[in-house]
Order: sequence, then C-alpha cells, then structure tokens
Amino acid sequence: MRIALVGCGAIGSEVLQRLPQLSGLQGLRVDWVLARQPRPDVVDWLAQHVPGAQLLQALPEDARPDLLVECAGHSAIATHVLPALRRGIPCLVVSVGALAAPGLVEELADAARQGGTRVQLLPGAIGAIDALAAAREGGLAQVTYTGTKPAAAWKGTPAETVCDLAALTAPFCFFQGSAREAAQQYPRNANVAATVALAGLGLDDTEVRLVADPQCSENRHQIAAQGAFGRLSLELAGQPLAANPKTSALTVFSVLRALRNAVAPLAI
Ligand SMILES: NC(=O)C1=CN([C@@H]2O[C@H](COP(=O)(O)OP(=O)(O)OC[C@H]3O[C@@H](n4cnc5c(N)ncnc54)[C@H](O)[C@@H]3O)[C@@H](O)[C@H]2O)C=CC1
Ligand SMILES: O=C([O-])CC(=O)C(=O)O
Repeated sequence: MRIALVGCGAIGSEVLQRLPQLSGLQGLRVDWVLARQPRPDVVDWLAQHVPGAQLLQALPEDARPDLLVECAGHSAIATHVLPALRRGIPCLVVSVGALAAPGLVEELADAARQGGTRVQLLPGAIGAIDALAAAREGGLAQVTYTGTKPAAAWKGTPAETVCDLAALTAPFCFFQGSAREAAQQYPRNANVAATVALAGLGLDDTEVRLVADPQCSENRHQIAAQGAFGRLSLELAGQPLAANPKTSALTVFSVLRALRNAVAPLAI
C-alpha cells in the first residue's frame, strides 16, 4: 500500500516515526509527503527518517497512491483531499472541523462519488464515535461536548479576546455554542467538536463548551449523549504532543490504527 501523507507537522512527523511499528503488515509505505513550503529542517528530517519518500507541494498528475492521509489543517481539504477523491484515491481525514464550512460535507461526498472512492473521517483525539454513530440510528435526543485544554493551548485563538489566558486562576468557559461555530472559530482546537457532531446530532444541534484550565496539563474531552439507546458519558484525558500542545497524542494513534486496519486481515 503506497501512501501520500499531507502535512508533516506534529501529527505527520510522529506518524512517520511510528510507521515502522506497523511494518509487519507488509507493503505499507509512504511514498509522497505533501507539505507547504517545507522548512529546511523538515527536508533534512524526512531525508533521514523516510528516505524513499518524495517531498512535494502537490501530488503529481501521474502519481497513484493507494491512500491519501490528511493531517495538515482545514485548508488541505480543498487543496489535497477533494482533488485526490475526484481522481479515485481514498482519503483519511483528521481535520474534520473543516466540514463545518457550509457545503463542504456535500462537496466531499460528491468528489468521492465522482472518483468511485470513499473518504473516512478519523476519530482523532476522541473515542466513542462508533457508539454515538450507532446510537444516532435509533434517534438521539441531546449531545453535548466539552473540550478543556491548558490555558496555553488556546493561545493564538479568539479565546484571547474573551479572557486573559495568562491571568486565569480557575477553569474558564470562554465559548458556548454550536459545533459548527466552535469548529470554524477554533480550527486547530475544535476538530473533535465537529467529529462528535457529524457522528451524532449534526453540526448545528450539538452543544459545545470550550474551556481554558490553568491547572490542567491534559486535553480533556467530555461527551454526554442521550437518546433511544440509553445514555452515554465519556471523559477522555489525552496527553498533548510535545511538538504541538494543542494536539493530543491519541490523534497520531488514530491515524496509525486506521493504517493498520487498511492492511490487516482483521480490522477493529
Ligand atoms: N481530529 C482531531 O482529533 C484532531 C485534528 N487535528 C487537525 O490536524 C491538523 C494538524 O495538526 P498538527 O500536526 O498538530 O499541526 P501542526 O501545525 O504541527 O502541523 C501541520 C502541518 O501541516 C502543514 N499544512 C497546513 N496546511 C497545509 C496544506 N493545505 N497543505 C500542506 N500542508 C499543510 C503545516 O505547514 C504544518 O507543517 C490541525 O490543524 C487540525 O486541523 C489536530 C488535532 C486533533
Ligand atoms: O487534539 C485534541 O485534543 C483535540 C483537538 O485539538 C481538536 O479537536 O482539534
């Protein structure tokens, strides 16, 4: 299986580093890494760690990867995922929050249909997406998601206009609204909100709270759902990645799991 990886930041580089742990599942290899104006240190790092991969800004016309894995950012859906789907290349997506842009869900589905392929939205930093999506089949009454991160993880986001992050002494909820608003306003911090919404009650009917906590050192995700199936309550405390404290390590493992499932004789 020949893979094109989009994005070589905190998630992409960690996936590349850990990929050899899947190599028992023969033939899984990254042949293309697509990055925006890669820094010289990224070029050197790739030459050292993944010598067989071509580092490019776009997939060449004649390239035929078996799978494209997006772990770059919201803009990569338009620049890489949609064109790949239209060419018939199946895609895995971690920047699920991008789907909060009006019309993008339909555009992705149309592109996949046109290429006769599929796009899979990965759970990333969150769990229980399988249970939520199954519960939706029976009818959901309410789904709420609360995302709590260390205050510093909200630097450079609109949270800074609501509170002084450095001065917080207790957890502070700076956002309350729909999953669509959360994902659009916090593109690097609220992909999980969109994932929970797309699996459950939808982007406009999923209630989201975003919290900055000066005392916590983990990325905490809480889901509360109820419906015909019963009740679900999940709390997940994810370790942030050293290279990007906005991102939980589980996101990397979610990509690795999807790659394993793509080639393993038994998928779970
Ligand atoms: N679903 C989930 O649970 C999560 C999803 N994410 C998503 O994953 C993305 C990447 O996260 P990190 O690796 O931590 O971020 P990062 O900032 O460390 O790395 C992103 C890399 O992708 C590159 N990039 C951005 N847009 C690109 C494009 N259009 N084409 C090619 N390269 C592009 C950047 O230059 C950077 O090198 C986040 O922006 C977020 O959208 C992040 C955490 C959790
Ligand atoms: O990695 C996380 O904990 C979640 C995250 O950033 C997101 O939802 O975008």
